[in-house]
Amino acid sequence: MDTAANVPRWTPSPSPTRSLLKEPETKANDAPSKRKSSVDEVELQSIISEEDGKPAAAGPMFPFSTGNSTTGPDPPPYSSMAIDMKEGKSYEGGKGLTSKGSRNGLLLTWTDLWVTVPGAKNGGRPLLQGLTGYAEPGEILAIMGPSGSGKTTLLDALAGRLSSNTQQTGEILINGRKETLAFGTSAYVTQDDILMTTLTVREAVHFSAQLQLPDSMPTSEKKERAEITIREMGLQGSADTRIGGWNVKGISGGQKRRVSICIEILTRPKLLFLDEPTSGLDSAASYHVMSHIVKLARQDGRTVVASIHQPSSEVFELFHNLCLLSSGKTVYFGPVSMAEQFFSSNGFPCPALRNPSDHYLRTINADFDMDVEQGHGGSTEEAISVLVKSYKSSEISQRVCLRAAFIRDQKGGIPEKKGSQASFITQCLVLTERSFINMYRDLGYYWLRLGVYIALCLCVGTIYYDIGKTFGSIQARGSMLMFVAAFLTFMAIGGFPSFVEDMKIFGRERLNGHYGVGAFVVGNTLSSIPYLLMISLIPGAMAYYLVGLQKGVEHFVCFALILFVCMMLVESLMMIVASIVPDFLMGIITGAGIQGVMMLNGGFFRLPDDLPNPFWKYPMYYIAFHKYANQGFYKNEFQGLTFP
Ligand SMILES: Nc1ncnc2c1ncn2[C@@H]1O[C@H](COP(=O)(O)OP(=O)(O)OP(=O)(O)O)[C@@H](O)[C@H]1O
Repeated sequence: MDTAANVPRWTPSPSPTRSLLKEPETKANDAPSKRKSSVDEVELQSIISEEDGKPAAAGPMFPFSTGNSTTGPDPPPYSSMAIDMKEGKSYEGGKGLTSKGSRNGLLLTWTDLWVTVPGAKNGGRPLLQGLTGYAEPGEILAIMGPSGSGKTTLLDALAGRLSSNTQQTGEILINGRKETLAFGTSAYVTQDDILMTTLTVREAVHFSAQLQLPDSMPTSEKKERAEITIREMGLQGSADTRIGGWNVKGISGGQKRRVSICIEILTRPKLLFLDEPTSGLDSAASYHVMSHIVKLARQDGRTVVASIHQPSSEVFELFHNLCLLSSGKTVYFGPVSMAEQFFSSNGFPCPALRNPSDHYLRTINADFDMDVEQGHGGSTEEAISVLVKSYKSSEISQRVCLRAAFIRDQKGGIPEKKGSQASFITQCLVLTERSFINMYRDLGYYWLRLGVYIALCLCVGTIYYDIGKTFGSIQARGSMLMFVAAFLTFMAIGGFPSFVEDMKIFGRERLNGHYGVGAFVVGNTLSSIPYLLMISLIPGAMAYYLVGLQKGVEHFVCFALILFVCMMLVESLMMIVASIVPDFLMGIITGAGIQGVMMLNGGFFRLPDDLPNPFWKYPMYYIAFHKYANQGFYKNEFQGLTFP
């Protein structure tokens, strides 16, 4: 158990960085492995010099000095664990897993990476401050740090997904090239689980498999891949449970997390970004999920970069490299197994029986800084400053720079799209089916609206009941038709929450390269046709025949068609609004505002000839779709009708 006494005291070493930089002492009784490592390092040095064509860093390469570690025997020397510059890598991380050395992943390097939010004060607010690092095939890089330290920002920067209000400088290279990663080269599991809530786990994964896996793969194989991945993520027990959302309880948060991962690893992406993959999972589930991801990295040679909050010690041991951030600065970047040594040599040894990752995070978390009050001899801010400085001037930082530079020079192939996916036609068909099921199961999409439309049309039908052919019925017919064109289409905003959910899922899947805009538009449009036809026909017929509009099936068909086209148009308009304003309330207000202006210009409230020029007549009258709906309705109703 942790007690106050176990909390590490910060007793600054006389020169924390010196212990990392001093020359190794070659003693006669050094362990053979240590002596061997020195030889390795000399070889390594020459490899770097030869390969890079650049002078090697000053001083010989050497293992970490154990410094004032109190945590047991020396860890293996850095070089013997971590470095084989020529062949790639041979890290010993990843407990019990062996690399097959395959090269299916991408080499990712970033040098002097700064991300800033521009502002008037001091040139803006830096979110990331001069980070350098790399991620290699066959390995997992864990990004850790206190909340708000910049983990997601780093992942976003590496994945090319930074938000537009930030500025980025520095170099990010993929396979040694300046490539943009977005759209299908990599997969990114975001912190939020954006899933289709109406589908079951199995349906969600199967649809995703059909969308992402190439047409050349037989359907049975796609199904098998989906089933295997479901089992790998431990979801077989809940495979037939709906995912669920705010209105319907479905699977748990941890299970949703696993579904998100499941969908993104279906294609075995070359580069996988995971933002908090284990949040919401219990320790056993975390271990199983992470060990499958480690397997994906090591057996298939994929590159994995994961931000992680609170790994258990077993999960922590699965990682290869650790990037520890504090306020956007690197506290440590290097092999997981060397982190303990780094902390220890700087005066922060990990107490016995404490999970090392907890210890690192506790040491650098200044949000709840109680050290001063507890009399620990120094604040967390000071501890962070010592560690950041120590890392910057350390041997390991130089090695990271060298490694990044070496990888940078290894020009690999241009990154291909990850799955090189299903054809456009397949994507359209799958999206149509998926969207149709979603619309069918989501009460808010059309069913609620259908109920409201029926109620409204009953009201219209009874208010204008059996309208007759009096002089007054001319104006009444006009008003009734205008109301149908305006209000029934206006009600499309009722489906806005569902549109926003759709757009979020589309945004995630498009960025991950599952499909493009064209397939989404086709799928969404085709799947909505039956519902919109139903809405136009059932409530439309009730209003039409109760009011007693012009007789003849052709007139009713024309009426229903105009209503259908109007609804399609407004649905599309609301989808555009949902993509621009992805917030329920703001979106509904914006959509209602646009429709209000169009209604006003539809030629009913003010006759077209009386509309003031410019703007209201040209172009607004011609843009307002109500104009065309009203014209169509009026022609259909009044042509051929005689009034006494
Ligand atoms: N686009 C942005 N504009 C302004 N500030 C931002 C932006 N993106 C991130 N930040 C700020 O940068 C800091 C780091 O955010 P980030 O999401 O990267 O932290 P994190 O380490 O992932 O945190 P957590 O573990 O809580 O998810 C936060 O203070 C956040 O408010």
